[in-house]
Amino acid sequence: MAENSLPPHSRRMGAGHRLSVLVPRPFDGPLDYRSDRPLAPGTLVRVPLGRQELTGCVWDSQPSHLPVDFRPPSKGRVIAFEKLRFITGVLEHVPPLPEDLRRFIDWVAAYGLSAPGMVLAIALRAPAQAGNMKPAMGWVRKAGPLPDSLRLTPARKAVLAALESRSPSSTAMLSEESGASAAVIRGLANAGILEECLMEASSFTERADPDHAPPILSDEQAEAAEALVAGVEERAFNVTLLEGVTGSGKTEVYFEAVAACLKQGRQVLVLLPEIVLTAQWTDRFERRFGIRPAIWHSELGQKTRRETWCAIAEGRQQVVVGARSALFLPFAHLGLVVVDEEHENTYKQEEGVLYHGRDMAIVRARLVQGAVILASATPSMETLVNVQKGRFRHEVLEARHGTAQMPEISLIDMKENGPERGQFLSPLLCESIEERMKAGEQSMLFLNRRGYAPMTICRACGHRLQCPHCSAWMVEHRRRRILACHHCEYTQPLISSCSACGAQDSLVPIGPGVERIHEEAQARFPDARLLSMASDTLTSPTAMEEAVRKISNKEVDLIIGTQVVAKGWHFPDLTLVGVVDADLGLGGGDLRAAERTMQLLHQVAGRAGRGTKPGQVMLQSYAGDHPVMKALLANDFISFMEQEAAQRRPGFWPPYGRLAAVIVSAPKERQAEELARLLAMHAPRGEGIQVLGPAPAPLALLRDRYRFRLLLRTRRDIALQPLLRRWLDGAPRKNDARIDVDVDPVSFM
Ligand SMILES: Nc1ncnc2c1ncn2[C@@H]1O[C@H](COP(=O)(O)OP(=O)(O)OP(=O)(O)O)[C@@H](O)[C@H]1O
Ligand SMILES: [Zn+2]
Repeated sequence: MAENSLPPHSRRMGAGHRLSVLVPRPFDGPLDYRSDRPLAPGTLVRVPLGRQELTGCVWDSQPSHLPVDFRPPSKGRVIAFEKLRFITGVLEHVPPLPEDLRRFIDWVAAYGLSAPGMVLAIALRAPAQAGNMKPAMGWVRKAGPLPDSLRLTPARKAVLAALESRSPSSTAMLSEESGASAAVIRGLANAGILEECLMEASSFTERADPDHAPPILSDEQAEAAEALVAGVEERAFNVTLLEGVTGSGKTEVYFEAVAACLKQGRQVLVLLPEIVLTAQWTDRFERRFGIRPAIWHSELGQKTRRETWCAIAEGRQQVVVGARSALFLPFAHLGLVVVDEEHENTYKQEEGVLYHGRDMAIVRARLVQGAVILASATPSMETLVNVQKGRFRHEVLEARHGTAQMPEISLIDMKENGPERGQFLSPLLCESIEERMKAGEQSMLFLNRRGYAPMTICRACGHRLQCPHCSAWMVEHRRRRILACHHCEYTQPLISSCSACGAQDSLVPIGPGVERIHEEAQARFPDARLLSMASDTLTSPTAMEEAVRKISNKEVDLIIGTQVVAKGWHFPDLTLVGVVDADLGLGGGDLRAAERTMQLLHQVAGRAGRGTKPGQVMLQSYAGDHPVMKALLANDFISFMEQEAAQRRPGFWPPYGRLAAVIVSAPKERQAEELARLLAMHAPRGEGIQVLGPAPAPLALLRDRYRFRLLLRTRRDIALQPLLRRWLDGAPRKNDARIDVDVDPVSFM
C-alpha cells in the first residue's frame, strides 16, 4: 500500500506505524502506540499501559464532526515515535466498532464532559472479554462478496445457497442441508470463500417475521402507525412523539414501524425504562413477530453478552430490547430507535459516565440517519417543547384500545377521612378493596418507598438512626432484618436498644414503606392473596416474570408495590388502584418534582381498568388543592403542563434554558466548601449566564464525602460546554477534592 494513502491514524514512520488508540481510562483522548502494520479505525487491540494490558480501540477522533460548541481540547504533547510502545495484539475475531458508534462515543463524551475512554468502556464491556475468543471449530459463514474467478460447481452452489438461509452454520448442518461433503466445504474455506467464525450452536439467529401476526388496528391506531411507518421509510433522521393515553396500544402501534424497519433489512433498538419490563415486552414481541428479540442489560451473563454483541455487529440480530446501555451496541445497520415511556427518569445514567438515554438515543439515530419514536402517555416537558418548535413530529392516540375506558379518579382527603393513628390505609380505600375482592377483581396499592419504615426514632431521647456515611436516615427492612441506607451500601442488623441513649425497646418506626403497608393489608384482609412487588424484592426479570404470571392467572387479589408496578404493565382484571401517599414526590421541591409526580401518578392510575371492566383510582392526599392533584382529577395533563411551562419560561429553567450542575466533594467539609467558593469566584459571567450557589447539597454527606453544589444556568442559545471547560480547566486539583459535572441534571441531590 502506498504510504500517502494510509489514513492519518496509522501514519508510517521508521519501523512501523503510529496508531491512535482509545483506552478505557479517564484520559482526555486517545494515546499513541506503534504497530508493525496499519490497522483500520474501529479495530480492537490489546495495548500495554503501565504494567497492565488493556483492550482499546483504534481511534480516529474527528472533532470537526462535533458542534463547535463542545469540541474537546486539542491534544497536547506528541510523543516521539521511537518512544512509543508497541500494541501487543489484535482481537482478530471480534468485529470492529463501526464508524457511527465511534462518533457517538465522541459525542457523548464531549456533551457530558466525560473522558472519551470512559464512554468507550461502556461499549467495550462485552467485547473486551472476548479477547481470548477463538473461532468455534467447524462454524463458517461467507467471507465477503464472491470473487469473479470463483469456479462454481453445483456442490459449491448448494453450500452457498444453504448459507443464504442460515448463517453462520456448522459444517455438519451445512453438509446435511446442501448435500455437499465436508471436503467441499473445507475447499471453500481454503479458497477464502468461507471463513470460520465465533459462533456456537446456541447462537444461530432466527429472523423475525414482520408479517407473523399483525393486529387489526383501530382507525386512530392505523393513522398513527402509518405516520410512524412513513418515518422509517424516509431513511432519514426524524423523531416522532407517540403520545397515547395509558392502554391505547402504543406498543402495537410502534410495532408497525418495527415491522417496516425489518422489511428494509435494518435493525431496531427498543429502550425500556426498567429491566423488569422486558419479560412482558418480549412475550408481546414474540406474539407479533414469531421470535424473541435479543435482550440487553447489565445482568446478562458473559457468554450471552458476547454472543449478542457479535450478532448485532454482524447484523444477524435484528431487534434488541434493553436498557440505555444498549445505545452503545455496534449495530451494523440501525434504522429505528424506540424510547418507550420516554419521560422516565431512569433513562438518566446517574453514576460514572452521565448521560440521558432518551437524548442520546436521538443523537445515535441522527448519526445513522435513522428514525426515533418516543412513546409516552405523559411526555416530558423537553419533548413537548420540541414538538411545539416543530423539531419532533406528533401522533396522538386519544382512546383506550377496544371497549376499555379511562379509569375514574377520586381523591381521599386524609385530613378528613384518614385512618386511625399508626395506620395508613383509609376506611374508604379499604372498603373499595373489599368490594373488588368480592367481585373477584384485583386491586393494587402503590407506595413509592421501599422497606418497612423510612425512619426510626428513639422514643426516649428523640435520636434518629442515621447512616454513618451519608446524611440520610437508615431505612428499616423488616423482612431482611436490617437497617439500610438507600444512598450507599451500608447496612446493619436491626437493633433493640437506642445507639444514642441506650434505652431498651424505645425505637419506633416512623412512616410507612411498602413492607408496612403489606403488614397492614394482611391484618385488614386476612383472606386476601397478597403479592409484593418492589425493586429490592423482585430483582431479576425471572422473578418479575413469575409475579406477572401469578397476577395474570388471577392467583393474586391485592398487589402492593413501589414504582415497578407503575410502569407499562397490562393486567386486564386489575380494576382498583390505591395510591397510599399521593403527596410523596412533591416535597424536596426540585425543578421537576410536580411534573414527575404527575407522570408517575398518571402512569400508576393507568394500570386500572384496562380490560372490559371499568377502573377506579383513589389518591390518598393531604394536598387536594395542589395543581398535580387537580390535574389528575380533571384528567387534564395539557393545562398542567402549560402551567408548568409558564413557571419555567421566565427564569430560563429547562427546557427553556440550559443547566449544568457542578458538584464539589471532599472527605473534609472545609476542603469541599473552599473549593466550591473558589469555583464560584471564577464562575463564568455574561448576559444570559448565571451561577447559583455554592450550597451544601441536599445529600450533604454521601459515602463519607462532603458535597457542595453549584448550578450553571444559561439561556438556550448559549452552549454550556465551552463555558464549563474554561471554568473547570482552570480549577485547582487539590488533594482529595473532586469536581463532578452533570449536564442537564435530573437529580438535584
Ligand atoms: N389493535 C389492537 N388489537 C389487539 N390488541 C390491542 C390492539 N391495540 C392494543 N391492544 C392491546 O391493548 C392492551 C394495551 O395496549 P398497550 O399496552 O400497547 O398500551 P400502551 O399505550 O402501551 O399503554 P401504557 O402507556 O399504559 O403502557 C395490550 O394488551 C394490547 O395488546
Ligand atoms: Zn449511606
